[in-house]
Amino acid sequence: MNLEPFGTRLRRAMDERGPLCVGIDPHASLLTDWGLNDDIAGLERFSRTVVEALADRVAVLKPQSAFFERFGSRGIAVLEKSVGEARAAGALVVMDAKRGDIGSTMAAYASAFLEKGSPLFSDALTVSPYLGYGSLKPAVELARESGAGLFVLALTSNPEGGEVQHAVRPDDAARRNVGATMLAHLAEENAGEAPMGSFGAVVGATLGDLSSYDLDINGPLLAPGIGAQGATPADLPGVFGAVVRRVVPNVSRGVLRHGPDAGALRASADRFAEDIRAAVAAA
Ligand SMILES: O=C(O)c1cc(=O)[nH]c(=O)n1[C@@H]1O[C@H](COP(=O)(O)O)[C@@H](O)[C@H]1O
Repeated sequence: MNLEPFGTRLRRAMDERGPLCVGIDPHASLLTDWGLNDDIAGLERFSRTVVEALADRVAVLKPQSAFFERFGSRGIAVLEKSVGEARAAGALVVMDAKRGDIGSTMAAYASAFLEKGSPLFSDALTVSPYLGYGSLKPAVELARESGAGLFVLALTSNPEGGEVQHAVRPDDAARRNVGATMLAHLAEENAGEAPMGSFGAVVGATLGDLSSYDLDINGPLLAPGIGAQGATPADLPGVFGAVVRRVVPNVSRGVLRHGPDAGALRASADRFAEDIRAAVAAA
């Protein structure tokens, strides 16, 4: 059966469950804090605990591939299982692998994560456009075909991002910076889609006033940075203004630090979800 477009599925999940995305980021330090070994059994237990605690209540789970890749093929097997279990329990899965390469290689990354039937098939994938937005074309095309989505790094949450993303090309007549150019590409990709398109931008919740950018891409905005990186749900309206209802705020360590108790993980996610709901409602 063909999947509905990711933008449609995500909008529904956000409306039904609230927009919170919780990251599955099994940092070595978190494994230790949870009383687990920094090994494959610890990774498996950590990931299963998060999925079992949260996949039936949050709109999105976002496994961070790096923490699984660290363990080689057995780590990837745990990732594969977690993606399947999270999706089966009703969460959308955004694979945070931040892939980006020349177009012909990008096609292989797209096939790994966005081709229906692939072992790591995910509802969406984070991608880096810094080999040029056009290099992502094979991923855009396959995502459309599969009912999947992309989140393209536009304005990232880390302080170093500006060096690339704020650069202005001398030959760009509009004098837009690189981040704004990525947003413009995404707006084109999503044009005419309802209730919203499947091609999202990553825009950090840590970035303060972004009113000089046109964030209205008719697609979702994945907003990491809440919790451990210092942003709060109350910051969202100030950062995102009129498009705050299309924001998918991500919290990883801010929730995960409450484990391993499933009830405590759920309570933390519920608190973030409620604070986000209140902030968005008041906007
Ligand atoms: O694409 C991402 O998810 C991402 C983009 C970005 O600009 N900043 C950012 O922190 N992330 C990811 O979001 C998660 C944030 O984790 P916490 O800081 O623990 O909430 C990590 O998995 C990061 O890799």
